[in-house]
Amino acid sequence: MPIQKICCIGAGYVGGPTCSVIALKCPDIKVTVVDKSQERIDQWNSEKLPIYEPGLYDVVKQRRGENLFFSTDIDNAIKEADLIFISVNTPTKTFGNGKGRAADLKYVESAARMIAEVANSSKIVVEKSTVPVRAAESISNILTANTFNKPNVKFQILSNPEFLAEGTAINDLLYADRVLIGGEDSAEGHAAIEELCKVYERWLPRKNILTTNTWSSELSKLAANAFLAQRISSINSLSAVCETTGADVSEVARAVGWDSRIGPKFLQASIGFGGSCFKKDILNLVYICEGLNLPEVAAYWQQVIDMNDYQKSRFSAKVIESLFNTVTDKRITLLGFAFKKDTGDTRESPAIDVAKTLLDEGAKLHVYDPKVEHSQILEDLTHPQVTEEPEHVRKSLTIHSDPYEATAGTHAIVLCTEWDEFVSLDYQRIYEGMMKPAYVFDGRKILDHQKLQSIGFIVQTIGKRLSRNSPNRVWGSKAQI
Ligand SMILES: NC(=O)C1=CN([C@@H]2O[C@H](COP(=O)(O)OP(=O)(O)OC[C@H]3O[C@@H](n4cnc5c(N)ncnc54)[C@H](O)[C@@H]3O)[C@@H](O)[C@H]2O)C=CC1
Ligand SMILES: O=C(O)[C@H]1O[C@H](OP(=O)(O)OP(=O)(O)OC[C@H]2O[C@@H](n3ccc(=O)[nH]c3=O)[C@H](O)[C@@H]2O)[C@H](O)[C@@H](O)[C@@H]1O
Repeated sequence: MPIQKICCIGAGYVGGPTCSVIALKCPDIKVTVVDKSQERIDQWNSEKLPIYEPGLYDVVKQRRGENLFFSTDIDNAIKEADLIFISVNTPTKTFGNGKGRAADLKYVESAARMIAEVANSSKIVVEKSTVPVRAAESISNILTANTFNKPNVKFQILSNPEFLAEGTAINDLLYADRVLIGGEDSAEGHAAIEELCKVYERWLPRKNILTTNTWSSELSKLAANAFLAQRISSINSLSAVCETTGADVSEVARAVGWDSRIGPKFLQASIGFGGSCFKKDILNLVYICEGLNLPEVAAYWQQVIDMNDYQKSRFSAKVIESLFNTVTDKRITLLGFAFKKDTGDTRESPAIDVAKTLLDEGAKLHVYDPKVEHSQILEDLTHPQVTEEPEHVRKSLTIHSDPYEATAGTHAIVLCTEWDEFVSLDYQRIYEGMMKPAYVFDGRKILDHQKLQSIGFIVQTIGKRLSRNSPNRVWGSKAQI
């Protein structure tokens, strides 16, 4: 029988948008997204969704209350579903064996245990969360070991990793260039794969759906994120070479990416990649390789993270060096705090690292981001992993709702997120209100540097030495970019 009811455990950045699009495209399927957090569910049921994602509210509004439901009644949603997505978070472990590297599967395990406890009919259980290779085996073991007294209840476990990126999630889901489904190589496994294929085929061509064995699917997700992050680390490594040789990293990226074997995407040099997944998934891959006694492979992927850390600290160091090697009591403005544009998400945002370094150096930090909640910025910067002195941070930090207020009287602007609105700000007005010399550090390479220089700014950016800086510039000895 075709899938009639879907339950999704985890109403986060993946579960919410994915199931909203399924509900949109499959109006005859009842889709219930459940979460243990009442607050999150209340937000999904309100006008202000818990996540900012362009186009998401329109989709939710169309289907909510029709065939799309958000609820904390997890048991009931599991009971009635034919197919259950597990879309819970899989963060890096913070203690115990594998601390700081392995994926913490406690939420996946608890979801599997809930399913086993309440299911009274057979289900297709789909790993949507990003998990280590062979996690499906653990899920299967938990499910079968805990349903030995329910002989009629059978489970098929599929791996269906998600490839959406934040900020473009709705488009990524509506026009996915590939959907990956892994399953058991058996008649039952193939039948389960087919059922899930039929859901996606409601709006995607069959040729975009790739089916594999379970372990290939699980590993492919980690590999895809590792490859994407590797490209960013590769171009960022070259940005350092550009800054000292006169090459321009954008021109290099264009020339390299012009080769159709390489391609142009994901070659934008930056202050480093952020987001909840790249670092976590590569650490997970590194941990798996170490566990398999493959230290060379582990070291290879670890280098992608090391290069990213280097890029973030290199950028912060340049800011400080350029400002006469001291930012103590200087007003510095961070434009952008989200890990990329078009999202309010700050998880692993490179802006946090930059802010931390500047605060540690005694700067008076002013922050403006168009979408990140003020409380989130404060939480991130007073987190015990970021500072041992939250009081100092509170005193040194001002969060603004207006970019012109944020930049008034500041010594330097440090652009951390590539929000479109930063390109069209009135920089003449900003310059007039700033301390002189007025600095702009463009960590995303999005501004019109020539124009800024002609206004009078001293401009520095990633991967390019700007030759025509203001005549009254004073460079730090090693900071010439
Ligand atoms: N954020 C992203 O853009 C992408 C994330 N992923 C992967 O998808 C998974 C989910 O990521 P996000 O949606 O970002 O996480 P998230 O943290 O936004 O959402 C996870 C949700 O699961 C809920 N939850 C945890 N355990 C639960 C349980 N036992 N019962 C009910 N609810 C429970 C949490 O309360 C939370 O609301 C992760 O494995 C991540 O690696 C994959 C592709 C993209
Ligand atoms: O597993 C996941 O969570 C997701 O991770 C990434 O998506 P996301 O982290 O949302 O955003 P990206 O667009 O990949 O950007 C990640 C980081 O890299 C940076 N980046 C991206 C591209 C680039 O050329 N340069 C660059 O510095 C971004 O600014 C951002 O900080 C992947 O793109 C998704 O396919 C994947 O599903």
